[in-house]
Amino acid sequence: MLRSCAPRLRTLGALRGLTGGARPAVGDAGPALRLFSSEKFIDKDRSLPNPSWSKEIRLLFDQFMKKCEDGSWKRVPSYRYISPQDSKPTKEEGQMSRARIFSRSYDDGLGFEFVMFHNDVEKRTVCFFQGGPHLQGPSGLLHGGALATMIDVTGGVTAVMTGEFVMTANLNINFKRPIPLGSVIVINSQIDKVEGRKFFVSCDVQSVDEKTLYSNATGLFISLDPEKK
Ligand SMILES: CCCCCCCCCC(=O)SCCNC(=O)CCNC(=O)[C@H](O)C(C)(C)COP(=O)(O)OP(=O)(O)OC[C@H]1O[C@@H](n2cnc3c(N)ncnc32)[C@H](O)[C@@H]1OP(=O)(O)O
Repeated sequence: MLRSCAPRLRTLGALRGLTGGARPAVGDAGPALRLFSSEKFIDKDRSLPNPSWSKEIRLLFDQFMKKCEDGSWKRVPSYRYISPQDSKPTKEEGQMSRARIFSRSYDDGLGFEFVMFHNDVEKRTVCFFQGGPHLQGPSGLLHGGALATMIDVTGGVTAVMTGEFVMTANLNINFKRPIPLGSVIVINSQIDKVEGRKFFVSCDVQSVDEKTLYSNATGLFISLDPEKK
């Protein structure tokens, strides 16, 4: 039951690319590993707990994994690298051969630690995010660009999970309260409206206890015109 989302994910080059090549079953909490066809290296699903995760984010992860059991929620896998078959047809050389997905580019605990869960019926995504020390902006606080990245990715996933390959056309973010570096925050994203190829998404960013609204945002994601793809 938890695997019901996997076929759709496999059809989405976009999701594979932006998550780095989703192959495993969604909702499977096992240590999913991915061996690239070139067999040069193994990529692992980075939305699973690692030793840098605080108790707080682990607890949230466990709570939502339970919600996945009846199929209403699905964990969204996430990778560091785009798999070779989803990469550009040109041969990548030099620096570009080491390209990483930005939101998964840091080593464990230093940058973006997050896991997302998606609810298909409600067309919404919840992201639990713990920003590491390399995401500092003002002293002791999370950089606004790091938060913008997470809002972009969470909103993008919400749109992509409808089955379309989207790109971000517009993001509008209100930064309302500073976020302590290393704290766990909750990003809720939902689709407000779909007009043709346009997906209008809204997000709010809160503390785990929901007492602090750190930020809210709206985004426009556009699925690629088949003629222009
Ligand atoms: C993990 C799984 C994946 C999810 C994570 C994703 C997170 C990361 C996402 C990214 O980082 S994507 C990279 C950053 N974004 C870009 O680089 C996008 C650059 N822009 C483009 O490539 C094109 O502008 C775009 C594909 C977004 C739209 O080009 P199109 O040629 O398909 O759009 P077109 O000009 O035909 O306009 C289609 C409609 O959208 C409207 N539109 C386009 N851009 C707009 C805009 N910026 N603001 C408001 N409306 C806009 C446009 O007016 C029109 O409205 P109508 O249909 O009502 O006439």
